[in-house]
Amino acid sequence: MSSAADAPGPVVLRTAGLTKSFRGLVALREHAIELREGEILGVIGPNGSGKSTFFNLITGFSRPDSGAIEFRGRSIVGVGTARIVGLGIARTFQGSRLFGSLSVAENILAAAQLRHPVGPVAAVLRGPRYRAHAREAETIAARLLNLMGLASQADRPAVDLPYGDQRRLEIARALATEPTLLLLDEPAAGLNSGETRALTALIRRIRDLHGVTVVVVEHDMDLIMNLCERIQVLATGEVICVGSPEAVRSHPRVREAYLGHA
Ligand SMILES: Nc1ncnc2c1ncn2[C@@H]1O[C@H](COP(=O)(O)OP(=O)(O)OP(=O)(O)O)[C@@H](O)[C@H]1O
Repeated sequence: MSSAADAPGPVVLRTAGLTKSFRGLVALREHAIELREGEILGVIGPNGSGKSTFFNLITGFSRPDSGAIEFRGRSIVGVGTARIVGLGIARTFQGSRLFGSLSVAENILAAAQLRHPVGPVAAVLRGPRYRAHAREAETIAARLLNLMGLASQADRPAVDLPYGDQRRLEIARALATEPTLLLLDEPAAGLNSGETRALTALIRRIRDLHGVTVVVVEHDMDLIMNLCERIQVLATGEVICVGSPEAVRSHPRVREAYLGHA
């Protein structure tokens, strides 16, 4: 799949004037972005600049004070987290959200089952639709185990995996809901430089194979600069610039935000 820069596809996500405060402190102010299908956008900024707030607003974990969020042309302001997953937005979190005692395969299966939530009656009756959805979830899980290089670990409890594999499992769980927009919150945190390079290649491969649009929040500049076609920089809740890695690297306000001088 070509990058957004080569051939602009349809707009997947659009925010405008998106603002959120916590007890008088503006965590995100007038945020705006337009993301096209298949694009990989990096969001960077010093601690407390509003990156997680941005993810929380898009995924329905918190509600904006004002502004618009549109996913594939429809407003998702006020839509709950489960419904947002169903619409095709998935995220990973800064800290681990794995089910440690479940196996690697079961972790992915549990996420795949979120695509068709099952009520208590259907779970007991196990009718044809239930069985079809269960088979579908197993197919998705098998495919993701291979894609993410976790097939040989499928039966191990997630808690026993090396840290780098756990991070990949988090991404596999997000992908199991078959999103069209994937939000990754610090996927390289705690990885060494070799693991970070491998993860960079893997995220690009996921985009190329599945055509997903990716937003990655990350402090690791190697990953951001090598992976992202565009980067948006936040500082104290405001967008200070958006552009190519080269443009962002040399932008005076970015240098100021990070280094304290232009
Ligand atoms: N639920 C909350 N209640 C109160 N204040 C909050 C809440 N969430 C975020 N904030 C504040 O909003 C600001 C932006 O926080 P946010 O977590 O979005 O930053 P961040 O860029 O993700 O930081 P980091 O890189 O450290 O994860 C910070 O000042 C933070 O303390």
